[in-house]
Amino acid sequence: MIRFENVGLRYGMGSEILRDLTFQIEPQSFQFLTGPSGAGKTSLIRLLFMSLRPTRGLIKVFNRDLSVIDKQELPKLRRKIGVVFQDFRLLDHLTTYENVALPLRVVGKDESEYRSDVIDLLKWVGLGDRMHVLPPVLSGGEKQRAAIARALITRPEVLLADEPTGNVDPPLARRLLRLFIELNKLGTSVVIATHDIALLEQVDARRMVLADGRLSIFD
Ligand SMILES: Nc1ncnc2c1ncn2[C@@H]1O[C@H](COP(=O)(O)OP(=O)(O)OP(=O)(O)O)[C@@H](O)[C@H]1O
Repeated sequence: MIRFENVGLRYGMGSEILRDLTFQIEPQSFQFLTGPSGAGKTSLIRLLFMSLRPTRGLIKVFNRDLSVIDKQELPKLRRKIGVVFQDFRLLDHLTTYENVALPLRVVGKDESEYRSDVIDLLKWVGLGDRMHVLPPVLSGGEKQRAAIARALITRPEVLLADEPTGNVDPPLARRLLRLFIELNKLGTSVVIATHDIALLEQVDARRMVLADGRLSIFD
């Protein structure tokens, strides 16, 4: 569903930080993306989310070649992808509930259609009692869970998560990992960028390892 062929990325005039990346994210697959700090995990997540363009190479997302795609079409394609950024990107003037409901609101859904789904998901991620507060008063871990809930509420075909357990304690990290596994069983492809060795050891999943700009894949 996402295909990279000989993709390279450089920022400005610098040297390439990603080189000759060739891989596919298959439907219903589960993979970790790992590698040392600065190896380019976040950059690769941004390429997968189409918020960054490669310097060279081919990227096909849901069978569409990104180099020829009209800019106006990107939001529609992105709606099939849920993303959890490292910096959460919650809107501070909306409550936790409203942040999670936002992707449904922007596509014109009526609150009566989604209210109970949003509440259930918030409870699942342990934010049942934080629904009506604004993000600035949430802890780092709570913000992270709100960002995860927002990424999941649309039941995306692909979930991209950048260090989704970076701000939570180990029991909650295991719970979130179970949530990702459940989601994967329901059909979503999952890509989790992480340094967290303990997390990696809990699932026998494909590992995509970035080092020195190159990607090695261990199935
Ligand atoms: N917008 C940017 N402009 C210039 N250089 C950038 C930009 N974003 C990232 N870089 C550089 O690209 C390299 C890869 O960064 P990236 O954030 O993708 O790595 P990472 O593996 O996610 O790191 P970490 O695990 O520390 O979050 C780094 O050397 C970084 O300084």
